[in-house]
Amino acid sequence: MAGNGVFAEILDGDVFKYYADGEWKKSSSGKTVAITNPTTRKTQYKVQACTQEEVNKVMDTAKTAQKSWAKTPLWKRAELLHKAAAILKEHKAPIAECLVKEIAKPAKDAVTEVVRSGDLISYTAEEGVRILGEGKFLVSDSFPGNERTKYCLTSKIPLGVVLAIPPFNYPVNLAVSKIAPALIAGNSLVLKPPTQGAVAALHMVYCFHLAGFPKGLISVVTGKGSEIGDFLTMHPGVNCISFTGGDTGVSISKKAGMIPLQMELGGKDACIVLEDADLDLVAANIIKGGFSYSGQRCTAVKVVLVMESAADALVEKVKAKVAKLKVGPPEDDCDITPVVSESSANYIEGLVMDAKQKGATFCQEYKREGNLIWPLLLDNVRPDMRIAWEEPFGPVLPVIRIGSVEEGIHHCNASNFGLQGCVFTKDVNKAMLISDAMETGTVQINSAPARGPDHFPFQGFKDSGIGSQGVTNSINMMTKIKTTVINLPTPSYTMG
Ligand SMILES: NC(=O)C1=CN([C@@H]2O[C@H](COP(=O)(O)OP(=O)(O)OC[C@H]3O[C@@H](n4cnc5c(N)ncnc54)[C@H](OP(=O)(O)O)[C@@H]3O)[C@@H](O)[C@H]2O)C=CC1
Ligand SMILES: O=C(O)[C@H](O)COP(=O)(O)O
Repeated sequence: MAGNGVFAEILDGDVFKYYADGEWKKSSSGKTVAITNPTTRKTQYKVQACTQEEVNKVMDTAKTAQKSWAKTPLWKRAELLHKAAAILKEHKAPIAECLVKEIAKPAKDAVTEVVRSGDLISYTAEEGVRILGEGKFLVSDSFPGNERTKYCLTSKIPLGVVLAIPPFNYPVNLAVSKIAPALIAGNSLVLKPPTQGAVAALHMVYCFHLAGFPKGLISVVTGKGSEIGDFLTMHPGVNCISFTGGDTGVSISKKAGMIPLQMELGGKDACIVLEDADLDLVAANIIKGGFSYSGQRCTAVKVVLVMESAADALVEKVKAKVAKLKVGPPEDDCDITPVVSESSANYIEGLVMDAKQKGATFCQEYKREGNLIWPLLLDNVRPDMRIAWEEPFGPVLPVIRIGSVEEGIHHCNASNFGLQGCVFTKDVNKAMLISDAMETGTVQINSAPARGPDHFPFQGFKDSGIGSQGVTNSINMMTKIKTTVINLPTPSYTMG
C-alpha cells in the first residue's frame, strides 16, 4: 500500500506530503490536489497544493545546497546515486503499485519502469565519473599567428538549480532521467511531478532521501501544473529546465528566461512499410509499438504508411493480433488499460468519430467504457482526417495506404512533429536513404520506435523538442563550460 511501511513518513492522514529542505511537509495552503484512478475514476490519492511562497523557499534552499554539493567529490556523488538506485529497486513493488493506481500502467510494465529507472541512475553515475572527470587542454599555437604562450584548460561545471518536469506516462523513469544527470553534474534539483503519477514520484524521491543526499539538494513541489507551472518555470532561481510533455513545452520555451532548455514533446511517429518487408515482423512491431501502454508513449507508432501492394496482407495480420490483446484493468496486467483521464478518452473519441464521418475503414468495432477504449485499427485513412496528423495518445492506430515511398516520406515530413519514425524493408541501402530523408530525431530500421535503451541519444526535431536526452547528452546539457587560461611570459614548447 502506498505511504506504508518504510514510506509512512510521506503520508499525513490521506494526503501525501511534499519534500523541502530534507523534510516531508504539509503545505500551508491547506489545499490538496486529487489524483483520479483512471480505472475506477474515483479519487485514489491526494497531494499537497504547494504555494508560491513554498516554491520560493525551495528555490532558496536549492541554491544554497547546490554550492556545497558542487564541492562534493565526484566519486562521492556517484556513490550516493548508486545507493539510491539500489534502494529504489528494493522498493519496486510499492512504487509500481502507485503507477498501476495513478496512471493505469499494466502491473508488469510498472515494475519494469521502476527497475529500468534504478539502472538508469546507476548508469548515469558511472558515465558521469568518466565524462565529468575529463576536461580539455588546448595550446595557443594551433591557431594562426600565435606562439605557445597560452594553455587553456576547460572543464564542465554545474549550471545551478535544475527544474525537472516529467509527464504522466513515465512519472518515475522520466523523472530520474533528469534527476540523476543533474545531481552527478553537481546541480541541485527541483522536481514538479505530473499530477497523475505524483505519488509514485514522491515514493521514488523518498528512496533518494533514504540514500542520504544533503538536505535541500532535491525538492519536490506538488500541485497542478496549470496553477504553479508558470511560477516555477519563470522563477529567477531556476538555471535550467528539463521538461517532457505535450504542447505545454512550447509555451514554457517562450516564457522561460535565458537558460538552457531540454524539451521532449509530442510525436506522430510514422511506420513506413515497403513491399519487401517481413510482414510478420512488421505486424508484431506495430502491435508492440502502437498499443503498448495503450498507445500512451511519445514513441508509439502513431501512423502506418504502407505500400498499397502489401497493405491488405499487413492489415489482416495486424487485425489478427489486435484480436488477441487483453483489454481490462492494469491490476490484471492487461495489454490495453484505461487511458489516463476522461478528457483524454474524449479527445481520442473525437478523432475516431472524425475518421468515421470521413469514411475510414474500421477493422474493429469502436468500443469504450469509461476511460477504457478497445484497441482500434483504422484502415484507408486519408490526409483530410484529423487522425492522420494528430496524436491520439491512446489505442487507436491509423493506416494510410501509399503508392510510393516518396509519398510516405512526404507524409512523415509534413507533420509538425519529428520525434522518431521507423522503416521496414529487407534492403538496408534503401532503408538508409529513407532514414536520411525522414525529418525525425531517430529512425529505427526494422523495429518500432523506442527511447530505450536509456543511454541512447533521444531527441525530437521541429515541435517534438529542443536538445537531446540519453544519459551522456543529459549530463552534458546540465553543465556549462568553464575555461582557465594560463598565460606564459615567453613561449614554451616541449622537445619530447
Ligand atoms: N517526447 C517525449 O519524450 C514525451 C512526450 N510526451 C507528450 O506529452 C503529452 C502527454 O503527457 P502529459 O503529461 O499530459 O503532458 P503535459 O504537457 O500536459 O504535462 C507534462 C507536465 O507538465 C506539467 N505542466 C502542466 N502545465 C504546466 C505549466 N503551465 N508549466 C509547467 N508545467 C506544466 C504537468 O503537470 P500536471 O500533471 O500537474 O498538469 C506535467 O508534469 C503527449 O503530447 C505526449 O506526446 C509524453 C511523454 C514523453
Ligand atoms: O515518454 C515516452 O513515451 C517515452 O519516452 C517512451 O519511452 P520508451 O520508448 O522507452 O517506451
